Amino acid sequence: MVCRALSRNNRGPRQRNAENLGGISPDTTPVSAALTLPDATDTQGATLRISEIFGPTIQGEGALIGEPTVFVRTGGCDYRCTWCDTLHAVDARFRDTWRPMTTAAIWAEVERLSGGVPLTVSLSGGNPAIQPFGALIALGHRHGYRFALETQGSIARDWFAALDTLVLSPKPPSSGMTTDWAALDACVTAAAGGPAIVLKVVVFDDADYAFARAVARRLPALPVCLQPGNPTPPPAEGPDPAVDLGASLAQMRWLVGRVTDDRWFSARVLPQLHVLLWGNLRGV
Ligand SMILES: C[S@@+](CC[C@H](N)C(=O)[O-])C[C@H]1O[C@@H](n2cnc3c(N)ncnc32)[C@H](O)[C@@H]1O
Ligand SMILES: Nc1nc2[nH]cc(C(=O)O)c2c(=O)[nH]1
Ligand code: SF4
Ligand SMILES: [Mg+2]
Repeated sequence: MVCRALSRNNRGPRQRNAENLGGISPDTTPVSAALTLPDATDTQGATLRISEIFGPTIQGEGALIGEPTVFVRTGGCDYRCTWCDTLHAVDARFRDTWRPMTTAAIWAEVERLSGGVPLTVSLSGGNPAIQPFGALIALGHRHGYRFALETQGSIARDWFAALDTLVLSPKPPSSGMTTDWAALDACVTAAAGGPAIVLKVVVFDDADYAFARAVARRLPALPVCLQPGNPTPPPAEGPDPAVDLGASLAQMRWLVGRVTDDRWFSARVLPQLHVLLWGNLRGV
């Protein structure tokens, strides 16, 4: 399902698309400087802005669906998707719930939750690419843990190359966001020769579907997962498990029809399994 498609010697310039970090200073090495810095050692003393750490649960989305996983969710995002299901880690109104944590403290919590048994750690957010994760990845690897990162592909980091899986989830028109294709390419380049790179595109409508096809044409070596949009994401204010599952499943049936009608047989259509199991509940 996942592929290690691109070679390390394909490196090029990195770009940032982080003009709006939602009032959050990136407190990390800028990408241009990171080109020359071994992040895993340079960020040992850094703190990361963490919204929540939870698990073990199963990965509910994309290429690693079903895999036991601990989630580390960062606070802050340079995007504001209209349908974001994780606003408590995006909206600056919830900043006071985000804690600065050292790499050592995050690692201690991951070890505690997993009982010291190695598993996949999913770095999500918000946009986890804002935070300096190189040291955590290096530390976890020494203990046999694997790391996946979920990002919209707007900010590239040199530590992407140390990941095991990079999930790039560029945002379709319904999100209200505009994809910076150079930044997305920079993410692929940053990860080249390292992790498996997979695409995960949320689809709500025909325009989103056309966008997903365009992304796949642009990055033909990468496996594509299509994810039906959840039309009833939780409100920003609190964890609300109420979800219109009927609407989500109808969305998925429509998407399966679209893919099969088109004979897009290399794409995989997957639900948000955790939403099917627990609705919009947080921390699962
Ligand atoms: C909350 S985001 C965090 C990581 C990163 N900011 C990103 O968007 O890739 C994790 C995943 O949830 C997806 N997602 C967010 N809201 C959704 C919704 N209402 N329906 C389906 N997927 C959604 C995103 O597209 C992304 O693939
Ligand atoms: N079980 C589960 N799977 C997920 N896959 C992506 C998630 C996310 O919010 O990034 C997520 C999440 O929050 N829970
Ligand atoms: S990029 Fe991800 S976390 Fe940020 S607003 Fe969009 S879905 Fe939410
Ligand atoms: Mg989620």
